[in-house]
Amino acid sequence: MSLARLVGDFVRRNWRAYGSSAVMLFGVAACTVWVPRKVGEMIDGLASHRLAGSDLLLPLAELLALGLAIYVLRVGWRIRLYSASYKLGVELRTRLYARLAAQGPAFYQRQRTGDLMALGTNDIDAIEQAAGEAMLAGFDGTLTLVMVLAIMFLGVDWRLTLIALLPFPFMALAFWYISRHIHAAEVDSLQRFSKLNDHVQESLSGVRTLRALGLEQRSAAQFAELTQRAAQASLSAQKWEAAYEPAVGLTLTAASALTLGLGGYLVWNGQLTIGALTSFTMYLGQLIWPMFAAGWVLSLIERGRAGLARLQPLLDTPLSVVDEGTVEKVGHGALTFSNVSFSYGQDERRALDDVSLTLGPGQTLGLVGPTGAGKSTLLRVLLRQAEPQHGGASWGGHTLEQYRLAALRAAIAWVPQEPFLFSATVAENIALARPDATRADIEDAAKMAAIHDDILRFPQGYDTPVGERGITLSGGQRQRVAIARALLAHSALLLLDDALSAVDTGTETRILEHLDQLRRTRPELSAIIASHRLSAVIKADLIVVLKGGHIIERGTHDELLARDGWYASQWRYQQLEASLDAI
Ligand SMILES: Nc1ncnc2c1ncn2[C@@H]1O[C@H](COP(=O)(O)OP(=O)(O)OP(=O)(O)O)[C@@H](O)[C@H]1O
Repeated sequence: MSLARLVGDFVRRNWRAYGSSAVMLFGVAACTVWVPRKVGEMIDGLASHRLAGSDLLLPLAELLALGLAIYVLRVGWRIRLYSASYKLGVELRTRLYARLAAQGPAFYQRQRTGDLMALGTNDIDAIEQAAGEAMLAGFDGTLTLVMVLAIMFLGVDWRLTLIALLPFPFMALAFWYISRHIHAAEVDSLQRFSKLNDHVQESLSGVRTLRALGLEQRSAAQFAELTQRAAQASLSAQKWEAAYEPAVGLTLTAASALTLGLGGYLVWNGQLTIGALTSFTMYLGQLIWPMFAAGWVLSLIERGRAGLARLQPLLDTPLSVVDEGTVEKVGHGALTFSNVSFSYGQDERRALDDVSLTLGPGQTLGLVGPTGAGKSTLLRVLLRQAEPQHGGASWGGHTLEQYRLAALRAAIAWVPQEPFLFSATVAENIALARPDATRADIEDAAKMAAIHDDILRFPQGYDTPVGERGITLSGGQRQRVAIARALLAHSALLLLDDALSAVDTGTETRILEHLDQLRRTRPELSAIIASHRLSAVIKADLIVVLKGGHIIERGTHDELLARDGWYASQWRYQQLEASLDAI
């Protein structure tokens, strides 16, 4: 969509605000062009001694009233228009956020976070300004230009007007030349600021790694270089704008010189009064604003166009997962993967290759296998973060696609290996999926996840802020807070994706025992535990060994030990490692 269509559509939907602004602006322009006329009349009155003493009071009061009216109308229409145009920014940001929230991992693999942040701020600001300030200045400037020229031509002297307009074609030429460069400079400037944003975002996220590797100075030098380039790009756009402004001054000086030349001659000949010449030069001065506005509007529009050109592809990127299901609740029943194959990119090898398995309601599945085997990918298929190219999955009598996405995801409590804690208290983080949970519910979940005692030792207990602006939790503590969060969610299926990798074996055993107890009180609760540590899955009803995206072994712990394959040798290795650790 072009900027003109986007803004046009917005103006149509907000026609009241734009319409009333236009009416007020018309009033401003009418009052503005009246002022020089009044001044001219007063000067002629004074020169001819018609106006003297108290006779001056009325025209002076009229002049002041005009000035006051211009002021009030100007403030009014600006506020009205700004309060409409900011809505476009809100609309675009909401659309962008909804789009981003609906995208899957494949999309985020291609997009850089800093760039997305720049799009949501700088680029949308630029579009909003094109619909606000640019409209404001453009409309105001055009109306003033038309009215001033009309009154100069028809109301003062047409010969003077034609002479005064002589330098303007050169001005138009300069405007056309400069406009060609501003667009490129604005695109460049937005892109460079986006790169700068990206660098800041990534450096701050990885600040500890940079510090540990002693790379702070290198990162600071990169930052300085990117800032320099961004500033240069922005300077380049400003240089083109700056080249325009003196051209306005030059044009008006030339126009004034020509006007005074011819005007002086006409006054001397008695064909023009001195008051009319004064008001004409005042009108000429009133053309400064429309001409400056033209340059300003141009740069705002070019910036808006550049912002939209960057934003549009993002809004148009098809969703990797389509939410068209209608079933509102996941029913009780088996979970089945049938011949599921998935690869992340078209040319990439399959992360899952013809995977089929069934998990009965209330059962636990153990997913094991070497690193990169496809365990997390299988869980992503279940969460519908990844859509298989072949085969599919069903649960509780429906395919996954038949469920509304939110309903499916609400039925699953997922704990990733590196869970995210929001900038909130521990209690709020645990109660994320159930904000109405009582403190007792939260503590029960924390006890089951074996994190309760740790939390009591935090400075403010459950009210201790964590996340980016709070205390730093260890990897194992973060994982256990996330497990507590998942348990409190009361979902039908618990997905632990290597979620115990950072806790010691003793704590892991305690958590697994608590889960066993929980399943005795909630027999319908199913679980999938993906783990490198086989001790986490020995009690599972079914253990599946994935390797290179294929299922290479399946069975219970005892059955797999009896087969003497990958699982059995891995088990022996891990047992040996555990006994060496114990020595
Ligand atoms: N977003 C992604 N884009 C491209 N390839 C990916 C992506 N995520 C995973 N892969 C690749 O898919 C394959 C399976 O990865 P997956 O994360 O499912 O393995 P895993 O068994 O969970 O590994 P780990 O035990 O190390 O967590 C790997 O080769 C991995 O490099």
